[in-house]
Amino acid sequence: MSLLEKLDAQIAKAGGLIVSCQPVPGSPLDKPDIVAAMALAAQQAGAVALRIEGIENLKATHARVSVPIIGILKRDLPDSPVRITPFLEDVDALAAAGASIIAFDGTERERPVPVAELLARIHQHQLLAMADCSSQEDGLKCHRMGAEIIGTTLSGYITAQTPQEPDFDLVKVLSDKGCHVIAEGRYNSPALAAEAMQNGAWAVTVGSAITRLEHVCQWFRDEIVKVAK
Ligand SMILES: CC(=O)N[C@H](C=O)[C@@H](O)[C@H](O)[C@H](O)COP(=O)(O)O
Repeated sequence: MSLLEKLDAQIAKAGGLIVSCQPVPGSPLDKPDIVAAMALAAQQAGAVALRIEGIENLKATHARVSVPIIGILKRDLPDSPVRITPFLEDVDALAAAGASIIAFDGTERERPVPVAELLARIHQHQLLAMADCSSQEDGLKCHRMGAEIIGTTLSGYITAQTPQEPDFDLVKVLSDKGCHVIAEGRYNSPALAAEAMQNGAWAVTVGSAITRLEHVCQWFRDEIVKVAK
């Protein structure tokens, strides 16, 4: 059975919750041990996969969990807006650290390495490729090029304004076209995550609402402050 088939079976059995464990950079929680502990807790609570950023976090998490890990490396490049796994060496390092799935920026923006080369390198390692996309165009292009999984991760993040709601339409259109879609980005409540599944998502990744304590505190504070006398 291929990893995609195994994940399919697991999702059918346990539901399609994937937890992204990416602390706010510089947070007291931004430590490999803590990332790994959050990941293990998420696995114990039924997550079918995890999304982990950074080599040290990935190594620490891989040592503790048994579910597949979607590995990414984020970089701030001086000459490209592409941040998620931009280089072939990043793919190699993520593969060596224990990722089963490697996610990369699949948008049609100026980039140091073409999507085709990243895909080929991920497949050389015999891992699954997840393209983090922002639109129907880049999603379908990456799907045609051979990415096994298409994420809606970057919808709302390549324009000046990020909407509050997740992009259900993108989930639906890509699923209708036959992609394995991971809905990702602003699924901040169980109801929104369920709605992603109703729109055809194969799985849904939740990050901030589960693992970014500062964001969740801020959401609560904002609401309280609005009504405070
Ligand atoms: C746009 C971008 O760089 N997204 C990142 C991708 O890895 C993460 O910062 C998000 O936390 C992740 O996608 C999960 O989304 P949310 O935290 O909204 O549940």
